[in-house]
Amino acid sequence: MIDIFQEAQKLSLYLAYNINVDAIVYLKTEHIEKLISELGAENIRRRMDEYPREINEPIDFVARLIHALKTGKPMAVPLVNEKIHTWFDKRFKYDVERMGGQVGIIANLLANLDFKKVIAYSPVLAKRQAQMFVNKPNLLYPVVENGKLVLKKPIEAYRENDPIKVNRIFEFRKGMRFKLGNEIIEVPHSGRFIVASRFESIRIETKENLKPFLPEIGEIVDGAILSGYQGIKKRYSDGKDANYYLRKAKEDIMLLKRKKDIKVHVEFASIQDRELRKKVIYNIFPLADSVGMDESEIAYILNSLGYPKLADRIFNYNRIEDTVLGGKIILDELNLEILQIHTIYYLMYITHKDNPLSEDGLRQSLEIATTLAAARAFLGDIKSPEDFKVGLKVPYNEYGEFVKLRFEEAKRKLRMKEYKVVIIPTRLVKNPVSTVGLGDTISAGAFSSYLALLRRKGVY
Ligand SMILES: Nc1ncnc2c1ncn2[C@@H]1O[C@H](COP(=O)(O)OP(=O)(O)O)[C@@H](O)[C@H]1O
Ligand SMILES: O=P(O)(O)OC[C@H]1O[C@](O)(CO)[C@@H](O)[C@@H]1O
Ligand SMILES: [Mg+2]
Repeated sequence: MIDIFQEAQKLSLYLAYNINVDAIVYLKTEHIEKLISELGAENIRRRMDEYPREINEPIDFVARLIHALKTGKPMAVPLVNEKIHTWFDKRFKYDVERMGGQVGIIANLLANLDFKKVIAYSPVLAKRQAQMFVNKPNLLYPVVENGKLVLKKPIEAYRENDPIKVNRIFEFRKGMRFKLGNEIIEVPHSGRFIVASRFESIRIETKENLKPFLPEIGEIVDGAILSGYQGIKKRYSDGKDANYYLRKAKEDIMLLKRKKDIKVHVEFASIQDRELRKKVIYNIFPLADSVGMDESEIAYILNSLGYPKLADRIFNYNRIEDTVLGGKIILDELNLEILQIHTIYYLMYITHKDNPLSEDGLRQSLEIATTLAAARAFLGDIKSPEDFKVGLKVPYNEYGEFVKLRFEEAKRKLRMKEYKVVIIPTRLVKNPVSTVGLGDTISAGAFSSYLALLRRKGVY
């Protein structure tokens, strides 16, 4: 496995579009009890039933937070009312502020792992944000100077007046107990709840001056990881809308692939609005080679594709058989080369039978992914390739054998002839420093090692 990891390190990757500051709160029972007594258990329960899909007022936040705590699922909900920023800041002291966003997290990870070159792009780059990127020669931000593409360290490329986006992250831990009225809630898994800020001023796009250079960037790199589409809004005050930005996003992928047919991984993230979610799936997935997502996200996607019962089963029970079935549907309907699903207890790849990698190769790629996530969960951050070894010391979760058994059962029940499906149990850290970004870490490790293995086979 180490050899595949070393081959992955030789790769160069392009990343776009989202960076932000993650302001993290380590939730304590007292926080929750205070919120419940302030807003009233009955009111909260009622709002939980309504299942608000954006945060307009404090009770929307509390309702969705408690839903996440009750299910132990990773969730993200957009904050659309800028007036309640102060409500949050009065109630919570942020324990840590760190680099967030798929681009920010993956860029720092791959740069610290000594990948050959990481080109990280976001349409905004403020000074404070630039300072959060690791300062290493292999991590570069693309700018255009005198009509030419120049790759600079983020700290040499920031723009004074660019906005900063701060997301609030609520880290919760397995075993926390509290009362909502008469109901006793015990948190079943550790995870994070994201209050994602959505500002008009930050658009998910490649700025016009850089756009003509995307084919050149595609030529320099070996692959691209794209994410941030979840930040697109339905409508903007200047008349632009989601269709406009999705058309632009499609152009970007085609431009990146123009000179060299690089593989593109899309890291999916929660999109609460059903219409927007559907648009992102139907516009972007067919242009991607690989897509990554967590168990809440696969359920949301299947809902959009018209499989609500299967979606509910996956969300509520996380059964392997259902995830395989759902994964096959997504792979086929959106015509992907490979789909990667990360859940608390297992990681899964689904490809078509003709994928050039063997099942063993695919499994090794997932092993690299979970090892990196375990290292990050244990250390808080991955600072050098040496940290990979820390992940290797983390044992597989207690359901490891059960996962394998259920997978064998699923294989007997489901039609598998046209597919390659592999699954591994996760290496799960009992008391993670934080969990936000572990999925991004898994996807970066999985996709880069997948590319390295294709290269080894001589097919990429
Ligand atoms: N304590 C832990 N130790 C190791 N891996 C973990 C731990 N907690 C979660 N993970 C992994 O991280 C994944 C989280 O992915 P995801 O929800 O996409 O997070 P994010 O979007 O914040 O990166 C889980 O599916 C699981 O595989
Ligand atoms: O949807 P947004 O606002 O770009 O935020 C993405 C969020 O997902 C993460 O990248 C984790 O996957 C966080 O660091 C970040 O807050
Ligand atoms: Mg994720």
